[in-house]
Amino acid sequence: MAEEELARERDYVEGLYARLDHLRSEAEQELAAVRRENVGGNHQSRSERDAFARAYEDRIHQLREVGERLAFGRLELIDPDTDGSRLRYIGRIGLRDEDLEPLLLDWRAPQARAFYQATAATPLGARARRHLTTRGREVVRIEDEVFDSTLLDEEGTQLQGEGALLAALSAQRTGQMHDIVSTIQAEQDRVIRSELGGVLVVQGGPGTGKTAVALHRAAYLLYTYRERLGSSGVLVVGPSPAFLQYINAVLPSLGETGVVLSSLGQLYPGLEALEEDAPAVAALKGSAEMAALVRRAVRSRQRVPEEAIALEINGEKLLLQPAVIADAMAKARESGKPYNEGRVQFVKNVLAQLTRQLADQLRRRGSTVDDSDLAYLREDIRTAYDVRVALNTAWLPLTPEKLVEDLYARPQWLATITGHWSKAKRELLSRERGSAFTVSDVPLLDEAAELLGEYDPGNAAVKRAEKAQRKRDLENAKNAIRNMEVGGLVSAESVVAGFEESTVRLTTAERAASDRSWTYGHIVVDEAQELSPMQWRVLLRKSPLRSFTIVGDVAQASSAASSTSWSSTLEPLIGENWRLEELTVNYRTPSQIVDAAERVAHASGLTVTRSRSVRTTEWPVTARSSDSEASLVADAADEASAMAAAGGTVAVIAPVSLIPSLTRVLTDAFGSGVGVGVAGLSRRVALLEPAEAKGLEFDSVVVVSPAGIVAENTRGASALYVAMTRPTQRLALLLAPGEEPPAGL
Ligand SMILES: Nc1ncnc2c1ncn2[C@@H]1O[C@H](COP(=O)(O)OP(=O)(O)OP(=O)(O)O)[C@@H](O)[C@H]1O
Repeated sequence: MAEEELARERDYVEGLYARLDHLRSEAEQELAAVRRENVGGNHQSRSERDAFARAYEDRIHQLREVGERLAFGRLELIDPDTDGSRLRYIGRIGLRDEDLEPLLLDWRAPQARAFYQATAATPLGARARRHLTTRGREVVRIEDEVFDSTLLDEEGTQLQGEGALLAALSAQRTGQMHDIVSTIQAEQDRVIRSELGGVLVVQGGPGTGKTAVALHRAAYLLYTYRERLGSSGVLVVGPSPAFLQYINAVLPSLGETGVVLSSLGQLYPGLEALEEDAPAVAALKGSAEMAALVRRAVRSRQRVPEEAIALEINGEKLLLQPAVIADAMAKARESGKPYNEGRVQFVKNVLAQLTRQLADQLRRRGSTVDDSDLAYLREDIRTAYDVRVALNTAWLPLTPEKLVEDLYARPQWLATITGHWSKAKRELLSRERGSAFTVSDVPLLDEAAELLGEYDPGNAAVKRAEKAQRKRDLENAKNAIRNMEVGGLVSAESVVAGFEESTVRLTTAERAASDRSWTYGHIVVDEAQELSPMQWRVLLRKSPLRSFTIVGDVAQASSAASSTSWSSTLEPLIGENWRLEELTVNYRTPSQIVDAAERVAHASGLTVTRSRSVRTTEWPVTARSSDSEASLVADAADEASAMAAAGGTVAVIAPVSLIPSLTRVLTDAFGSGVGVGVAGLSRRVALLEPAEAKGLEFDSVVVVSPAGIVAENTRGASALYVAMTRPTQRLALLLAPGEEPPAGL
């Protein structure tokens, strides 16, 4: 019977692949036909043809990419009319036969929901669920669950497709995260399919799939709200470049390439900040009071002189009175425009006043000055050296970089705008001119850019006009698509990309990533507990509609600027307008390691979100001491070698102070097989500081000197908790000479 069923599924899946191959060759032929068409017609029809060609290319690419695991599930649905059964297959993409009957449902389609969420208690119209495990194109295993209420499990919770899930969880890691479409669990699916609007916070302990869920949610939202999000884009923010490298294959493997991935250091276009400030400096720069400081800094760059300024214009002498400047400033500010754009108005106001003054002066001396002369006078005044100096002294055009750099490098000016700040506090900001901007400078630059506006206000107008034109083009393209009845094959964005004359055709994602003022349709924030109030302000500006998925674990917060509770973080920013979902099952870490990590966390007073681990492995958590400082690093290398020999990826997580000596010893042992920091993700052995390990996972982990990690980090207990919860199989602790094992172990 089981063999017959297996054979039946093999046939079905073979049929699906045949259909996939057929569709691909059909798309290839269409593409060839479009390319063959004579290049004629007007610019727009040529562009449309280009856009279709690109759409076919994308479709071919998508059909080729599907490759493995095209189909992974089957639902047996109760037919309400006959009480018989209907079968629905679930896969990575949707496929229909020639008569447009569904052969395979996209995992994100509404009808696929029961595959992930049905239980014996709430079968959602399903009689049974089947998981298909495939190798290449062949089904090698099937696993059935029947929704029979007499078989309800006692806790009311159960794992779906346990065999397939455990196989996925025990597989060796590669340094890159994979998609989990075939084994998404019910509590995760609820989060993934939660509605688009509003702020959704997903809290869960380490390994509960927060990152996986956040990325699948991005793919789900793009599928379900394709039209809305296609033109505004989705932004995924992660803590570091290493983390982005770890997750960057997931969305493309789900067929989604239109998402902007950004680390916190990359949120200001044109800057790739990698350096971190010292914890106290980062905490100050991240605090909400910096927003007010930047505002005061900008304001203080508008200065009314105390005395009248003597000007010489083509030999004529004029006095520029402080009151004229003050009045021109007040009128310019009334417009509410950003600083640099307001300056244009200010200059106009002053020039108008000086022109009147000069004309009166000339008339008093008997010259006739009529209206046609005024324009010449104004031009003389505008280009006069004295006038330019006076205008710049009163209101200098500023870039965000110059403003922020001045804050750090001009202590006397800083003192004038920081009021009650102590000298020690001001000194935290002090830095030499020309130093590289850090990750915590990014929100200050963005804040400054928001207040300053475009440095070249003429450019701002051009950009606004371009944006308006693009919006009109998108509307036209949508209408064209509707008229031509090719919806689903080609997107309005790709048609619009075809309209553009420029040789560089940017996708929505590329456009969004290079435009600081871009507002996204949805923002996903991972490891969100790490964000400072200033970083939140940047993200809120990028989503005026407040459509967010925020995932994280407050117990893993590591920096002084990060949050310890969601309500204290979010309430000052968005009030109570957010909803919370919790994930409770740990899919990464075996139970003996979870228990050890939670005991150590509790013993140090850290409140952690308890999670239930789905598996155990045979390796106990070990802790051994080294005899001397020198042998500590050598022992770490031995431990890493033993783990690497057992197969899979290995991470050595150590206090920052030990990284140089460990680098030497590990390089001797593994040569190019070891990588420090981000580089380690693609090697057999990665050597990481605790902060770099955030969000990552490895088959085996060696934690060197837990006490050193606690001592060196601002939130030491959290840093150790993060380090101990990275492994999927084995954990070893190495203690420095004289170091006690962590309390609670
Ligand atoms: N339903 C699932 N099926 C298969 N694998 C899963 C599932 N859920 C999570 N995983 C796997 O569990 C591991 C941990 O997931 P993830 O990194 O998303 O957890 P996290 O909650 O973000 O952890 P942390 O807080 O430590 O960053 C990953 O390897 C992920 O692929």
